[in-house]
Amino acid sequence: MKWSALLLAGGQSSRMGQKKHMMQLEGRPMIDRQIDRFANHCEEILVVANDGLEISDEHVKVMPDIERFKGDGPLAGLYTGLKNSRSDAVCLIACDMPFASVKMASWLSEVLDEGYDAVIPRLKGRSHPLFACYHKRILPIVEEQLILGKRKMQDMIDRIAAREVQESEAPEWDAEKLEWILFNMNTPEDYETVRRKIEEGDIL
Ligand SMILES: Nc1nc2c(ncn2[C@@H]2O[C@H](COP(=O)(O)OP(=O)(O)OP(=O)(O)O)[C@@H](O)[C@H]2O)c(=O)[nH]1
Repeated sequence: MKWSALLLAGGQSSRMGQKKHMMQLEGRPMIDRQIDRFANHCEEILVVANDGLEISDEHVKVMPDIERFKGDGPLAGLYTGLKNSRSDAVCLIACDMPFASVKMASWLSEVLDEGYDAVIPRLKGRSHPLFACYHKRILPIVEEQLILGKRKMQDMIDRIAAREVQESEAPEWDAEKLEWILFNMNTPEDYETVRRKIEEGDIL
């Protein structure tokens, strides 16, 4: 199934103390690095950010959360992206997941093609809805949840035909690699961990 990459770059970054998507990794802002990783591997790239971010690349669409749900968390970003996507499926990618893998996104989209509303990786008993594929048909449910003030991703996921993929199903990644792929950066310590890992050589 054709899919769009939907990069989430809203939020407060309060634990980091600075905008995560603008922090430098490999000599450029994280958001640019994410765009480079996914460019040419998907239908289009959508970035949902609320800080006036501008990206001068005609293949990248940057937009703020839809006004009505502005700042309502990742679910608002998913809503905005799904509404603006030209594909039937999006792969949601939090901008603070520096090792989010294109290959894994493609694999998730293939599983989605089996007829699910969403495909969400699960590792060591924890779901990772911020690196997961979603079908556009869930839009009315996402909207309803936001209207009800139910901002938790999991509450929305409980209402759709979501398929959780277990680590044992992942075709080419062992648990250690998956941990890196699903690693998200929240604090300055996490940032240092990521920088060290990149210096050692990309894991993927
Ligand atoms: N579009 C959009 N993205 C969001 C919003 N809130 C969080 N995100 C994104 O969702 C991902 C996970 O965010 P969190 O780490 O939970 O929240 P955060 O605001 O970035 O950081 P904290 O303030 O430290 O919790 C990140 O990629 C954020 O950029 C929002 O209201 N709108």
